Amino acid sequence: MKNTKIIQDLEKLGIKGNFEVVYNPSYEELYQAEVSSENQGFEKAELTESGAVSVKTGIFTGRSPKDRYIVQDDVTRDTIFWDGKVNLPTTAEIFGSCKELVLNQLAESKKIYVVDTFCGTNADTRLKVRFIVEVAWQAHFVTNMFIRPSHYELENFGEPDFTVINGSKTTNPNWEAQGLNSENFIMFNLTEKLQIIGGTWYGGEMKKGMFAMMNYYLPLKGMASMHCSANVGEKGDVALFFGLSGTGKTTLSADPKRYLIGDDEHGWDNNGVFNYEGGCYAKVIDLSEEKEPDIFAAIKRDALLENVVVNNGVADYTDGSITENTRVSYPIYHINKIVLPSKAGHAKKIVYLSADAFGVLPPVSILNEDQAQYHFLCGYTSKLAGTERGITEPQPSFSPAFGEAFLTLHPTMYSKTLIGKMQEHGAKAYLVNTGWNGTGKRISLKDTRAIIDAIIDGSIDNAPKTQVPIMNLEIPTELPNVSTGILDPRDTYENASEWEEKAKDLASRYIKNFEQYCDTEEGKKLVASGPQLQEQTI
Ligand SMILES: Nc1ncnc2c1ncn2[C@@H]1O[C@H](COP(=O)(O)OP(=O)(O)O)[C@@H](O)[C@H]1O
Ligand SMILES: C=C(OP(=O)(O)O)C(=O)O
Ligand SMILES: [Mn+2]
Repeated sequence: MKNTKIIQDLEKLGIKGNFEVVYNPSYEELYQAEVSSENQGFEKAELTESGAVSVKTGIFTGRSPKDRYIVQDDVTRDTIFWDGKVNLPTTAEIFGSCKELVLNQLAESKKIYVVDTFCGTNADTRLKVRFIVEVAWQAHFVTNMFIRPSHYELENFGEPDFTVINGSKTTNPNWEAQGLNSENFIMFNLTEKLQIIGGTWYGGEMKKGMFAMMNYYLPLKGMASMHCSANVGEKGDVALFFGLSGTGKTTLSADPKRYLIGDDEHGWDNNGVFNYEGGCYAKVIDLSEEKEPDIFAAIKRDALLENVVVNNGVADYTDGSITENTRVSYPIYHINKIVLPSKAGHAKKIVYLSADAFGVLPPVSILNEDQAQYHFLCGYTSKLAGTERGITEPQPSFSPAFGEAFLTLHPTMYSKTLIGKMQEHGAKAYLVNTGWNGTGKRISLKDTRAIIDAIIDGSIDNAPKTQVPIMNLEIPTELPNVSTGILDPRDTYENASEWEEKAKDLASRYIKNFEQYCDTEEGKKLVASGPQLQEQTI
């Protein structure tokens, strides 16, 4: 696209100034800009030994849910799920005043990066997203994470469906009078098809911001929109891995035996499962070549490390002194085994990943249809340190659809669309605990990988099974290559009564949490498939 057209577009948005416009820079241009000696403060990037560039994201090293707002107007009033927690309402006026701040910030820049991308693999459902940023590494981040249009597609890009204007260097001085949470803001206006950002430099707001928009548009068209990773085997068998941050979506979907579709955000339409993104965003805390060879190898030229401690050009993945949420983003083709375009057929295996900090959930449970719905609506897990501001140790939480923070519609919209697809295609669901057990340690990655293998090759379905009381879950008692004595969580405690006590506590949390879905007959019916405090008589 011609720069004159881009400048006109910026003017239409209200961004006018003496800046140079850089349109869809190449990786080489991004690199030169990132390491330029003119950079100040958090703009600065550093080359590391692997070839990847490393940056610090500033005060924010994770998302900031309390500063995230959606304009409540005629478009959103009756569609957005105004739960008072995830989707905080704001007015068009307040949005307008924050937008003004962002526009003024960018007008002062020397350089503005405009990056046109796609969110969504399929032409009929993707959003054409335009990012307008002034920090080179932010342009790099979105280039890594979103789908990079071909030259032809860029020539014919046309009008964006959504625009993200990132004014991370500015903050809002009027926040108190406006009744906002702080001087920082992440705001969406669906009428203007605009996201604006101030105060936080963290790239996750742009990535998960557009995910939240896909979570709005796709279910309204009857498609499943999912916070999950996805991969596909030689035979075309697709598996999905749902889970909150840190539960293992990225790690477990990078499986040398299978082809990666994507590590975090997917849709499921009449043709199958498709990725929203063009890259991966992996945690690198304690990363080792031995345990996670694919991710380790993906950290090379064009990858972007965040908040990792670097000593003399060498990244130290063991150092969490900046944050536990150290990250790397890279284009998806840094993983060797991928499918491109990032899509495949219908999913047959659905895995719910839960990192249980209580040590109660079995490492794997086989769910029936009702349980598949029940546990999807519950989304029980622990929030792990780092990805969200203020979370410093594992905190039990119920996150519907394993992605509450990104749901723009009522949770049942996501369960209905997903369960509908699962029934249509005979997909089976499993609940996998990637967290703790009675030993006080996290279940090993090696055991979890062997469990996933057994789910995918079907051996779990033929394994001997038993029923875990209270949690009301069916488990296998033996699986190939899985350590003995871990499959029944009661066996990992010195005294099974310790487990029982914790299980009762967790069960009562499940029961209490589920009350919100009991105002419909459909919801009430599911209660019997969840944890039980009384012995079941049937
Ligand atoms: N049993 C396990 N299963 C999965 N991940 C584990 C396990 N034990 C430890 N981990 C670690 O937990 C983290 C999972 O993070 P990640 O895969 O990035 O999660 P997500 O993509 O769901 O946010 C990784 O750092 C991984 O090494
Ligand atoms: C980037 C994020 O995703 P995840 O931790 O699930 O990879 C996030 O939640 O901000
Ligand atoms: Mn991930």
